[in-house]
Amino acid sequence: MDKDKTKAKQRYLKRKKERRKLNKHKKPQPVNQDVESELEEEEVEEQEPPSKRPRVAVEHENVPNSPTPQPALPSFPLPALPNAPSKTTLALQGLDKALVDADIIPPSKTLPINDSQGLSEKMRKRLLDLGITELFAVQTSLLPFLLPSDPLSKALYQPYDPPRDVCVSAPTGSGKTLAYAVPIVEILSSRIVTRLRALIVLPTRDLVVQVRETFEAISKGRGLKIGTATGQHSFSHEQAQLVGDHSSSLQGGSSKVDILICTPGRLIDHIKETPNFSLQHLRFLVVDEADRLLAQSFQDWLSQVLAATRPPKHLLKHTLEDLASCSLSLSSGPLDISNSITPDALAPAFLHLLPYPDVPSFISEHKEPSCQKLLFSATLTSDPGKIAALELRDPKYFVVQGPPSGSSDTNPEGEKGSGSGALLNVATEKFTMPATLKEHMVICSTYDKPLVFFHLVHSHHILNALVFTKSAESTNRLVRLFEFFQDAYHRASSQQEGPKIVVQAYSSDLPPAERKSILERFKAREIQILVCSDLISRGIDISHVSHVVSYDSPVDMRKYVHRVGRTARAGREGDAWTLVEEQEVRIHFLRAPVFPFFLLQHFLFNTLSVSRLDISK
Ligand SMILES: Nc1ncnc2c1ncn2[C@@H]1O[C@H](COP(=O)(O)OP(=O)(O)OP(=O)(O)O)[C@@H](O)[C@H]1O
Repeated sequence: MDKDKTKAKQRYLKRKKERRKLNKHKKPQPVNQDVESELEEEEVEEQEPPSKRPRVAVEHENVPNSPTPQPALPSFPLPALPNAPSKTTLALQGLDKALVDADIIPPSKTLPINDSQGLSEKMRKRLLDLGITELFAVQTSLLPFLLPSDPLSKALYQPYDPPRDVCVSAPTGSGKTLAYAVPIVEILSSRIVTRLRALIVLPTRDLVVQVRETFEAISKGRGLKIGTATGQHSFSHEQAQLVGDHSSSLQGGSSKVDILICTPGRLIDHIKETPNFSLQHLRFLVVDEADRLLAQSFQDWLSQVLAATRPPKHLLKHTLEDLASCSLSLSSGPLDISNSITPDALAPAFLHLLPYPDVPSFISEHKEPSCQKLLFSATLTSDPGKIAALELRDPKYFVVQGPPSGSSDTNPEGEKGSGSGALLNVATEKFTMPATLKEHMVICSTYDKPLVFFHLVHSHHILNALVFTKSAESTNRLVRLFEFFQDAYHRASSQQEGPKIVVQAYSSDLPPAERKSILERFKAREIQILVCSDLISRGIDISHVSHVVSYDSPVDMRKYVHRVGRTARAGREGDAWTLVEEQEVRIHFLRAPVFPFFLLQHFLFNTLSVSRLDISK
């Protein structure tokens, strides 16, 4: 045994020597740690004589013929990674908490006017007179929130418990205007003195006119005064319409209107330059088409408006010494009252501006402005950065979301449309289309496009239509081409083809008065096809529009949603046609994700009608 041991040792030493020799001639190489440890292990194995092996192994070796097999050692479960979070969870990460807690409202939810809580008898009657017999989905949720039964929540000033702000995302034509107009009229009707208490900001003049009509219709007989500021009239004319007293310096402001509907540009002009124009009494600040207005940085309008609703930061604190000096001056002569103000002219949050001392108190009496911000859009942004700019106060979200047409109420991950699936749609900016809208896409060559359009108008009886082009210039060109084809068509056809279709261009190139008259003629159905730029792609509500044609495909999905939303409003049927040039499809498929890739995706995912038209054959 000893002999064997010595031999093994000798063999081992010999091999070690040889290896050392070899290593000397080898270039030093970066040693892979695994290889190194392998060698070490080998060496250890060789160095260790059999007698020094672990006892357990020896014991096993000693019982090779054991009749009972050794029980396997208990094994621990292998470490495993937790399941990857779902797409929904990932998409919802980083979203505003308020958005995650949104109220999801199915579009089919309606409520008869007579069953709706919180509406006054006067309002109920007025709505019924206007032919409104039931509340639409967005209204069923928003009215109870803005008009709770608690009378304190309807107060014009709530300095100690200010109301929560509201964000609403609901499809086009779903009745968002009434959803804010009704509560505003209901709450402001309790006012005694006229002050500017509701401000509605809209992106275009046409929308200002439309929203004013809605307010006038529902506030009839309530004594509320409604004004507009859009720059359509001279600045001094607007000033005279809005403010009663221009000469005195009134810290509480002066207003001839209770509700002001305006565009942001003119609003900023009045904030800066109209004496006694004040936003301190605002109870409501509505930003309609919010995503569009938030994208508009005109004169940094939003921060200026928000600043005007708050008391100035550099507080003019009056002390008891001031009061003492005041009484001293009173004893020594007449008090200067040129700057004195009527106390009730100041909103509670601004009362510290009065030249009276702050009386020390044990109770914290911090007063907040009572302005409640209401944001609306069919394509509301979920970008927390943009929303942060609004400085919302504990916002409450309402999202009107339904399942995509022709599918069950599930998203691609199998989640229900009324819940996280609906939120996923908001987070990924997949917008809900009106359920009554039929969408079609036609792919054609660039050269054929005018003829394809002419063909569509005749083959699908496209009348009472809005046709969108990419620019004011293209509107004029398309109208001329259409008239040219129509003349040729009528000359060529042997029989009488009926009256010609009246086509008219409508764009920002036209003076406001002409635009107004064109819209009125279209509303009166004297014009059958209105070819327009994106100027009226948002918000415009013309009930008889049965077709929308995107002659030039829109530049993004938001534009598409608003364009097609000019039809299929308030539960009516409507058709939307989009012409896409072959080259656009080809280029954009290759260079995804560029628009109209998203549009194609939208059509393909929702299995909407896509056809290719080659009228040259
Ligand atoms: N409860 C209702 N019953 C009947 N019609 C209604 C009701 N609410 C609103 N409408 C009508 O529906 C149409 C669309 O409303 P509105 O213009 O407010 O839509 P919207 O949601 O603001 O659309 P957009 O996003 O395109 O601006 C209007 O003609 C309006 O009078």
